[in-house]
Amino acid sequence: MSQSEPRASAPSGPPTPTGTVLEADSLCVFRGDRLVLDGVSLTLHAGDAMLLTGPNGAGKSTLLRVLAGLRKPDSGQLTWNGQSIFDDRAAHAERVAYIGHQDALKPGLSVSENLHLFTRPGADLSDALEAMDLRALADLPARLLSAGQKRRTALARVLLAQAPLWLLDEPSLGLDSAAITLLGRAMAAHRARGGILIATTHVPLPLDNTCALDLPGATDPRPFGTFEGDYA
Ligand SMILES: Nc1ncnc2c1ncn2[C@@H]1O[C@H](COP(=O)(O)OP(=O)(O)OP(=O)(O)O)[C@@H](O)[C@H]1O
Repeated sequence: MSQSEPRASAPSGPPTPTGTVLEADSLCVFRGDRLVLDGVSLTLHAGDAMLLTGPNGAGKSTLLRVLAGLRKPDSGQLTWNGQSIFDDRAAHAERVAYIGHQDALKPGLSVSENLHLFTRPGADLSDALEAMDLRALADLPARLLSAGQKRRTALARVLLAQAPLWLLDEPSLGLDSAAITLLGRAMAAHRARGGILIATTHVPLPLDNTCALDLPGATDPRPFGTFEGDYA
């Protein structure tokens, strides 16, 4: 992190309409011959945030990939404002900003060039650099970044996607405490605009008023979790 304190706000994007709703109903997913997700349901409205928790192998990343439209469930429904996301995967891809465990940066391109590839109309690359404290690294090739710096770059890419649905697989992986603060600001700003956020995590994240879905995993005799819309 640089010595100067980055600006408090994250880049703004278009507001998400208040009536927006993401719904999953009884999702089941096999990986190999193992039923990894068994009847997962959730309902999230504009401004909501959900934390996906559970032990290694419980299916958190699998669920995120299904929610991103990258993998079809073996059964169950997944809708955005009442319409199946699989009716128009391209439209769903436009509304999703997804980061997995891998930061998926092009090693030979600079931080700015990597971000430029993902900058959608209306997004400001300079604001995203500022929000993730990347200005000093903007011209550095991605191959020279540390793990935390790569993660910050991947998060800046999320900001630039201008997407109403953020799906973040362990977003704080490798981040120092200052960068986690920046992540918290970015997530709060996204929700304040009506964005929906779902994040997997093994550690506490700087998020208020979240709901949680705990996937117990195969060795746990409890049924898989169902979120019915009550906040803790
Ligand atoms: N390509 C694959 N083929 C078969 N099984 C797979 C495949 N990829 C993952 N799995 C299995 O699916 C299950 C769920 O994996 P997933 O990555 O969704 O778990 P997770 O909850 O995100 O775990 P972690 O906390 O370790 O990130 C695991 O048992 C894993 O072994």
